[in-house]
Amino acid sequence: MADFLNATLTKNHNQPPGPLPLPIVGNTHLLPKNKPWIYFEQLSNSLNSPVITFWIGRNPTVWIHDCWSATELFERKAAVYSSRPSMVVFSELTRMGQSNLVTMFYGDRWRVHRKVTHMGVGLQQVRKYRDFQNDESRIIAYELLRTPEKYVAHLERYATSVVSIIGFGRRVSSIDDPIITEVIAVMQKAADLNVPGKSFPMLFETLPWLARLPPNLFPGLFHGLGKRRRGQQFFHALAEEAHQRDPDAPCYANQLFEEAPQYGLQHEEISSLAVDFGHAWEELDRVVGPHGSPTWEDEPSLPYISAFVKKVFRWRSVAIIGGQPHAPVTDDIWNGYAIPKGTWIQGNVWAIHHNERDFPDPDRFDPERYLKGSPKARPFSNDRGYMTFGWGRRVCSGQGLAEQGTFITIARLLWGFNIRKAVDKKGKEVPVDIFAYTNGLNTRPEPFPCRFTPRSDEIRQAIEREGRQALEDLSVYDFESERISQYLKQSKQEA
Ligand code: HEM
Repeated sequence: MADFLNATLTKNHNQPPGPLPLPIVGNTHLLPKNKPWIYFEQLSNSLNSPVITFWIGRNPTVWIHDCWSATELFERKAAVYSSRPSMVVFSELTRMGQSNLVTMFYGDRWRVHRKVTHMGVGLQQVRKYRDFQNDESRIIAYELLRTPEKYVAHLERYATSVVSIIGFGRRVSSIDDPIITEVIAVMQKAADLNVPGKSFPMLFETLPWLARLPPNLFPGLFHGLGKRRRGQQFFHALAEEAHQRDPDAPCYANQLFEEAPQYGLQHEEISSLAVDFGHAWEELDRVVGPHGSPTWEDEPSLPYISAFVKKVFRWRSVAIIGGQPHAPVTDDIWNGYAIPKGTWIQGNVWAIHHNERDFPDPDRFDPERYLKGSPKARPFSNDRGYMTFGWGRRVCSGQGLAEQGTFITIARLLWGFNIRKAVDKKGKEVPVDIFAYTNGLNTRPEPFPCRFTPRSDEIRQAIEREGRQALEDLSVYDFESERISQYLKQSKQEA
């Protein structure tokens, strides 16, 4: 009780507004079972404050709901707001802590890891990956001709394969490769673990002492956490295998083994969906034509497609609460509010991108808002017009890779296909629920059927020709991995 009074009467009295916390549980009891970002958005609206405080147990957490406050805190005051808070579940229990860039506190160690990461996926570096990224994207279109109903699997294979080529020089060629489901399951588990909630395991965040109890008191609970750790060991083993196979191959694993020691790193550390395609097609047909798919060189002449891609990033962001929380390295005063050192501060990207003032009618998919000079455009606090990849010094290291890949893939699929809702046996269109997204920290749409049909015979031929050529070009990255086989065998035995 003394602790509660101390926290509420001293620390809380000039913090951003929020519901009155109870002893021990704070406000945790108010959290909904799913998608707390929607609840926080409503709370922010009802308190009429874009920045609010919500107590998770005895810890006040701060939630930001508009781009302007996010830019002021995370970008303009980046020297203060670039650390991570202590996180029981995602950092301590997963043992990622200070060995993983994502959860590392701000400081010299983080700087070294960030520098080393940028050797692999920095903005300049990723331009070198465009050839194989383009080829992998061509394979998506090629496969969609044959098995359009498996469109999700084709996109997952693409993403896994691009990262695997960068990291280990080995591509993932089949949608049935179990490594895809493995990687995605581990990521999904990690994403689930990190959603603030009042049930296990997030209850550890409210009552951190529970995490000190013997793990066998919570049967099954730590399974996913252990997997995360095992995932790290697995990636390290893959890197070693790539290095042993060909120490001169131009993959990131080799670059790390060569250059990381000079930074003092050890080997272990190295490890109502009415979308109007008419405008897009008009632009693609005029600029690109039917005989070959779009390239990055076409980008400056495709302003509508660029606006479309921005809209995708804005409309439904993957990292719905901006990934991991930031934390200030010192006590700070902002707009008269006290924000103590180490406070957990999270950008509610869902709410930022749905702020009615900045994006009127926010669930409408309207790329025109991103066209220069459009009367529909509204000011935003950064040039990109979205905050999908986070902020300031902690901004996503893979942003360049993700943005260029998303552009080329969207441009190609829009150019190549008529994408429509599926039809049922009676020929009626199957409705798509634009709010049916998963609950994890990285949200994705719940599976829904849809139709992909090539827009013309000429286009279909171009997709086939480019697909065959891409397969040939990418064959240099095709090889069996002993480490992957071992890993999958072990996973099967444990299942
Ligand atoms: C659409 C794809 C992606 C999205 C939406 C995304 C989003 C994010 C977000 C929101 C953050 C937290 C930023 C912050 O704290 O302010 C982050 C961090 C990070 N991302 Fe991504 N990311 C994506 C893809 C990637 C890829 C492909 C890579 C690597 C190849 C990557 C590597 C990282 C790393 C290393 C961090 C931690 C940076 C740090 O804490 O200093 N991401 N990402």
